[in-house]
Amino acid sequence: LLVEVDQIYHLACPASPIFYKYNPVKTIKTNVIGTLNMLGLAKRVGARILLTSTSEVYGDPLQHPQTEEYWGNVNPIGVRSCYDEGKRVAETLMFDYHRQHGIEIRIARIFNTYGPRMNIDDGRVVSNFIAQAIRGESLTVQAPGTQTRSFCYVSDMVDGLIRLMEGENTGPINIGNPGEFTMMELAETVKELINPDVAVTIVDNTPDDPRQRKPDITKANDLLGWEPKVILRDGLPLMEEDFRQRLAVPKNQFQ
Ligand SMILES: O=C(O)[C@H]1O[C@H](OP(=O)(O)OP(=O)(O)OC[C@H]2O[C@@H](n3ccc(=O)[nH]c3=O)[C@H](O)[C@@H]2O)[C@H](O)[C@@H](O)[C@@H]1O
Repeated sequence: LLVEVDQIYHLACPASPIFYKYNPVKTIKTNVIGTLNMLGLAKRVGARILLTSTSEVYGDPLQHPQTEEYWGNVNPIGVRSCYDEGKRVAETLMFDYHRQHGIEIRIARIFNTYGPRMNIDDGRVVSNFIAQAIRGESLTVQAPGTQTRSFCYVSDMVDGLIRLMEGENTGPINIGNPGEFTMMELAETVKELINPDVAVTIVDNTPDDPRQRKPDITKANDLLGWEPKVILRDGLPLMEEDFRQRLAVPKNQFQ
């Protein structure tokens, strides 16, 4: 890649479970070969490189909330492993290049992010529920519905990533919103805010779905002066507005 750059944001990788499971070999190639290529570029041009890692490195966590010191509980041979283990080896490569070649690295562990301009058919939970509510379809809560996630609005995430890149800490640093919700609570909130008439249906889940997830963001707070500003109830309507435009369903059509 014939570019001369000072900073590399390495974000490449399918991030929706349905997409990374659709082509696990390409997913792990992106995480291993793609990361090696980007580290090679960083080495050649002397650039600082930031990897967007993931809360999935903690697997189905036995520590709650998750701090960066926790090593995780990850299945190495499951259907999610191309992503979870892929991101774990990407982190290893980053630190090996740092220690062996002195590359300047930054690692963010991103917790579930949402916002306008997401692919409508992305398959992740927030975009699914919003699209379903707008279309007047049932919200598909995967069993048991008590599993939790912590959702970060995209502008907060971008701010955190830029602060990490510009700062002096290698990380890994959790970037996420500690507000924690069960999937049933998320469905009820989307229903209340977007379309009170839709039903909530329990459907089958997929293997190895993490049962709980919430970032400890003490490090991001202390080292980057960062904390999220947009709570879920404020972020969901912003995403709704964008989805309504793209789906061409104005507010009130079903209500
Ligand atoms: O952002 C993260 O930290 C990571 O989380 C995601 O994985 P996951 O949290 O499982 O993402 P979703 O597919 O949005 O699922 C979240 C929860 O919602 C549930 N879900 C999903 C879709 C749906 O229609 N209904 C539903 O109840 C799932 O069972 C799961 O418990 C992806 O692995 C990555 O995008 C990312 O690195």
